[in-house]
Amino acid sequence: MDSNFISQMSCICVGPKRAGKTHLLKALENPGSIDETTYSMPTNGTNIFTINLPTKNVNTSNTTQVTPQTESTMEKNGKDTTIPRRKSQKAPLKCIRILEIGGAMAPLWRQYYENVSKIIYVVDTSNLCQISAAGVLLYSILAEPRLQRCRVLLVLAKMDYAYRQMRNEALLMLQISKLQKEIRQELTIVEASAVDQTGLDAIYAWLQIP
Ligand SMILES: Nc1nc2c(ncn2[C@@H]2O[C@H](COP(=O)(O)OP(=O)(O)OP(=O)(O)O)[C@@H](O)[C@H]2O)c(=O)[nH]1
Repeated sequence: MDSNFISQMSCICVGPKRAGKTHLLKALENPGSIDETTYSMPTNGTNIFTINLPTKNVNTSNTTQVTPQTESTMEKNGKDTTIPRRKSQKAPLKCIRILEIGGAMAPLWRQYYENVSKIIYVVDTSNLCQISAAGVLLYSILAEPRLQRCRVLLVLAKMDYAYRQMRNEALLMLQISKLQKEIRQELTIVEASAVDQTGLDAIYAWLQIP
């Protein structure tokens, strides 16, 4: 096993159909690759994403700066936006592989729960019809005995949309306070957008937690 890989597929990404999983993981894999015109085909199966995690720079003022560690990223205008490694960065590049399981596969998600330590659950905050059902689906995942020791990241996705639900409204519709009283897992909530890259740093930081 490559020692630079934090884990081999112990992290899965699930969520309802068209919630924004593929878009989000593509954005994490290759920041800047997603904009308003990008389209992702529905995943009728699984996708594997290899995400390079940022290296942490701890400066003398005791603050932690997270720098996206990308391969050479070419913007549409052809300009190279690679962020150069700073000389002070000595930590080796860490990667994590994430298994995305399509929303259409929901009845089969449980087949992938073995040896999972982290779950990313993506909810579309712009889809009023789906959001309450997404809460019920999340509860059914977290009740799964094999997932009791998992860390869970709830991603409130598509936050760039003007007509999205705001964080508190979305959490209310998902019944998160009720859910948190009943579950054992540690739940982290992040607002994100694959398009304007909101929340990506917070997700990188969560992925780095052992
Ligand atoms: N504006 C905006 N649109 C998004 C964002 N994420 C996803 N979308 C749109 O939503 C569509 C569906 O996103 P996907 O990432 O394919 O959704 P998914 O959860 O992988 O869907 P399944 O494959 O059905 O499980 C995309 O084609 C985009 O049009 C986002 O952050 N902002």
